[in-house]
Amino acid sequence: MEIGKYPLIALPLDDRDLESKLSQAKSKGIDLIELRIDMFSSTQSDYVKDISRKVKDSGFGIIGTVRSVEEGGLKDLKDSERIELFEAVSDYADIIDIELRSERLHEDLVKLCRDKEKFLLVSYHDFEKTPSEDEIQEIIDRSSFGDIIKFAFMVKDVEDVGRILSVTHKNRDKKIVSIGMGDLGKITRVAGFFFGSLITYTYIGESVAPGQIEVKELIKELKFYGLRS
Ligand SMILES: O=C1C[C@@](O)(C(=O)O)C[C@@H](O)[C@@H]1O
Repeated sequence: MEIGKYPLIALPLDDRDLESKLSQAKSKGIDLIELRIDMFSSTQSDYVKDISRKVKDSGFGIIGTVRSVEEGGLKDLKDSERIELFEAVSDYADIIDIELRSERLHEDLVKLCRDKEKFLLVSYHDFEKTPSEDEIQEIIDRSSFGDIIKFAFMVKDVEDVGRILSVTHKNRDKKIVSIGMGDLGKITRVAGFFFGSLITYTYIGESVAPGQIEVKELIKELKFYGLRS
């Protein structure tokens, strides 16, 4: 999986209607499936491996995510359970997503990604606000132990959009994924690519986060701006 070569589109999925969603994702040109394991009907390791294998065999890159409940995850899992699930998905994933705030898991996941030669994506979400530029830069600096740094902030006004895109551009030497959430943040999910963001997240059917752009509309906009042929 080439990260940073061209704009990547990620589709967060749970385990419902998987065949149909994968078929639609393939026809739409989705690059990455984010397995939101916290949203699965079962968090048994063997089940997660089966789902991961199906997605891998369908030819997608995979982001393995077991989102903490503090940052929007649907299941309140113990650290040991989360680590077991990351280990289960790691044989199939290209990228493992862990929150900057989940500090107790960092050492294990850094080792897991190093041993299995996977990208570690360190993510940070604020569903209330967009921090100041200095605060965003501090989040980026603290996330620098990861291969990819992602932040998703709730956007309240146009100044928030400007800050997100400006900080993204100032850090374009790193592998950055920046997202403005909410209706006012939608523009960042396309424009972010021009400022150095590497991945945008979309949806088919139901969105999983505020301000996501549905895949057909997203592809249309990416094509309009010359980001997709
Ligand atoms: O962190 C992100 C970004 C996201 O929250 C979004 O705003 O599209 C969707 C999540 O599934 C993903 O893990």
